[in-house]
Amino acid sequence: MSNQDILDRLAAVVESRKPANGGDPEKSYVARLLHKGPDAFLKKIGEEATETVMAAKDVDHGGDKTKLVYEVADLWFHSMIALAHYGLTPADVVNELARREGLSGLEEKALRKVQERERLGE
Ligand SMILES: N=c1c2ncn([C@@H]3O[C@H](COP(=O)(O)OP(=O)(O)OP(=O)(O)O)[C@@H](O)[C@H]3O)c2ncn1[C@@H]1O[C@H](COP(=O)(O)O)[C@@H](O)[C@H]1O
Repeated sequence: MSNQDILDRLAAVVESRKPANGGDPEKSYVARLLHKGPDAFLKKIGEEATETVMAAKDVDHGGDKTKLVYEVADLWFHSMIALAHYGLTPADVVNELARREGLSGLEEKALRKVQERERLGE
């Protein structure tokens, strides 16, 4: 099995853990979070984002880069639970990144400001 497909495979597992699909909170971490509802997994996303920042700052001070990989994996994983809850898939995110491909963040920001000024009739 290729690692390329892991997001899709994981998304399928997360989907199977939804209460409507018989996910058992006693046996599955994902089912437990989905059963508890948005506050539970959104809180985890906040925690993992903070831990990602802390791990990156540790790398700046000579720390282990592996820790940063672990924290980003936790962040992606918990974000996938949120995506599934809201009826979205990793493909939606990948497609959005593909849509943005080649469009500089600076150009996009400038374009957004022009559009905002037009909207306000300036
Ligand atoms: N990729 C993951 C994965 N990454 C992280 N985690 C869990 O996410 C939690 C991360 O929380 P923390 O690091 O804050 O650790 P903690 O103190 O144990 O967490 P809390 O008690 O605060 O919830 C840990 O319990 C990890 O085991 C994951 N749990 C599951 N998966 C995948 O999801 C699949 C389904 O899992 P189950 O639903 O549990 O069968 C698994 O087969 C894996 O592929």
